[in-house]
Amino acid sequence: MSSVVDQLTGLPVAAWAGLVVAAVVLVHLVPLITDPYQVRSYPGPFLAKISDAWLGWVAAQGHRSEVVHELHQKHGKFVQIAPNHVSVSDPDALQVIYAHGNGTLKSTFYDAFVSIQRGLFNTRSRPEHARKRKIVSHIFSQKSVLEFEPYTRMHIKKLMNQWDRLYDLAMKGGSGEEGEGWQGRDGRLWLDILPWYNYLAFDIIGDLAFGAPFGMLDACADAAPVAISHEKAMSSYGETDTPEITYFPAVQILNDRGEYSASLGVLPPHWRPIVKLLPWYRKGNKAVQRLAGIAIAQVAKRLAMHTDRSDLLGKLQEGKDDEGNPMGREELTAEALTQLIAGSDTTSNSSCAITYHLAANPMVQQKLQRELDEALGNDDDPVSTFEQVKRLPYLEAVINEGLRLHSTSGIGLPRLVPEGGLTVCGRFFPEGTVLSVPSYTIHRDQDVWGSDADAFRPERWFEQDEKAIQKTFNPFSFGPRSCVGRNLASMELLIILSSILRRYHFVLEHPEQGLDTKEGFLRKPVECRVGIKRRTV
Ligand code: HEM
Repeated sequence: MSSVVDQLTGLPVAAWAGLVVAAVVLVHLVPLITDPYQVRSYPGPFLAKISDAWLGWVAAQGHRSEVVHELHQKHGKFVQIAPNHVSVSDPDALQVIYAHGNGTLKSTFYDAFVSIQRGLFNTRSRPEHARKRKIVSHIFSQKSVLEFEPYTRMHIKKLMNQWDRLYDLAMKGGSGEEGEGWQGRDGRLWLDILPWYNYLAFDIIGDLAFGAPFGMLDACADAAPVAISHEKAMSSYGETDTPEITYFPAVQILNDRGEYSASLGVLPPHWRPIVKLLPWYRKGNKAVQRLAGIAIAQVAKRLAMHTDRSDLLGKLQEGKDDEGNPMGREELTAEALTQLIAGSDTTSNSSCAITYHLAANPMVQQKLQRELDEALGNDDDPVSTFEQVKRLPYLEAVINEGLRLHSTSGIGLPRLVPEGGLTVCGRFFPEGTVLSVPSYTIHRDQDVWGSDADAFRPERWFEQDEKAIQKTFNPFSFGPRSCVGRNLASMELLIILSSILRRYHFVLEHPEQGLDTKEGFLRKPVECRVGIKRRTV
C-alpha cells in the first residue's frame, strides 16, 4: 500500500492533472453508459445527460424557466435536464408527481434552502412535514387570514400615502431618489414600482410574522435589522435580552439567497461544500446567514414584547402537535423565517408583474377600473376590503391571468420517485429519478390556453374549458406541499390590486420593452418603470 502511495506522490504535476481529468471523465461517463435511472433515451442537451453542472449553470444565469420551456418546445413532453432528472410538461403529470398518496418526496434540491433548522418549506421528511403542516395550516385558514386583513390594509394605505406624496411633489416639478428614483413629467409621476411593492410585502409579512413591520414604507428604503452573531443570539434563547443588530437590505438579501440556493440545489450534495467556496456562491451563502439573522433579530424582539397580538407568530406559538407540544424557540424562529421568505417577494413580484401587464394593456386596465368603480365607487376609503372585492369576476380573471403568464413560481419543483417507481403519462420511472412539471411551460400549453397563450388576455378565463384550466393552472403548486399561505396571498393580491388600480392609472415608461426578469427560485421582474396618474382625489 505504502509503495502505491509513494509512487503516486512521486508523479509529476502533468500526470496528476491527467489522473484528475480521467477521474472526472469516468465519473460522468459511467452513469451515462450504465443509465441507472433509465433516462438516457429522453431528449435533452448532451451536457445535461452527463453532468448536473448544466442545470446549475442554467439556474445561475437567471432564466431557467425560459430555457426549459424552449427545450420542451423543441423536444416535446419529456426532456432530460440532469443525469437523473426528467422535466414533464403535461398537466396530467401534476396529479401524479405532486399528489397525495403517490409517495414522492422533495429532492435534495431543498437542502440548499435550509438555515437555522429545516422549516415547513424545506423539510424532506414526510412525518416531520405532516407534524409541521398540522400546526401551521389552521393559521392560514380563511377565517384566520381575515384577522390579518387590518394589518394588510394599513400598509397598503401607507404605500398609497407615499405615492400620493410623491405625486403631489411630481406635479410641482419635483424629482428624487426615494424608491429607485422618481420624477414628474407630462402630468404623471414616473417611478419604478418594483421596490415599492417589495417594501409593501415585506412590511405586511414583517408585521404578521414578527409583530412589527420592517418600516420600509416609512423609510422608503430596503433595510431590515439583522442579528450580528447568530450563535450569540441563539444561545440567549429563553432569556429576555435581544441580540445585537445591524441593518441590511432584506430584499437584496432575499434575491441573492434565492438565486444561490436555486443554483446550488441542483448540484449533487457532495459537490456543494467545494462549490460554496467560489466567489458568487460565497456571496449567496452570506445572504442565507443574513436572512436567518433577520428572523433571529425580529423573533427575539417580538418575544420580548410579551403581547397577545393576533398575528402569525402569536398563532405559531399557540400551535400544538399531536402530542400537545408547542414549537421550541429555534423551530419557531425557523418557521417565522419560512413565512418571511415564502410570503414576501412571492406577493410583491406577482403584484408587480400584474401591474406591468395592466399598464401594457390599456383596454384591460380600463375594463378592470370600470368594474372597480361600479363596485366601490361611493366608498371614501381608498383601500378596499376583502368583502368588497372577493367576488369581482374581472379582477379575479386579471389576477389569475397575471399569475399564469408571469409564473412567479415557474420552475419545475423537483420530486424524488419513491420505492417501486412511478408511471407518469405512460412512462415508467425507477426509484431515485427526479421528476418535475414546469409551471411556466404548462401555463403556456396552447392545447389548454389557446393559440394566444403568450398574450395577457383575462377574457380567456370566461371562455375556455374551466376543467382543463383548473387542472393546468398551478401558481401555488398541488398536493401536500402546495402553498399553505394561498388564502393570505389571494387576500393580499385582491386588496392590493383593487385599491391601487382604483386610485391610479398606469402607463409604461418604455412600452417597447418587455418585462425583464431574473429567476432564482422565483421569477422576479428586474424593474418596472411606469407613469402614474391619480384617478380619484
Ligand atoms: C402570490 C403569492 C404566492 C405564490 C405564487 C406562492 C407559491 C407557492 C408554491 C408554488 C409553493 C410550493 C413550493 C415547493 O413545493 O417548492 C409554495 C409553498 C409555500 N408557501 Fe406560498 N406562495 C405565495 C404566497 C405565500 C404566502 C403569503 C405565504 C405565507 C406567509 C406562503 C407560504 C408558503 C409556505 C410555508 C410553503 C411551504 C408549504 C409546505 O411545503 O407545506 N406563500 N408557495
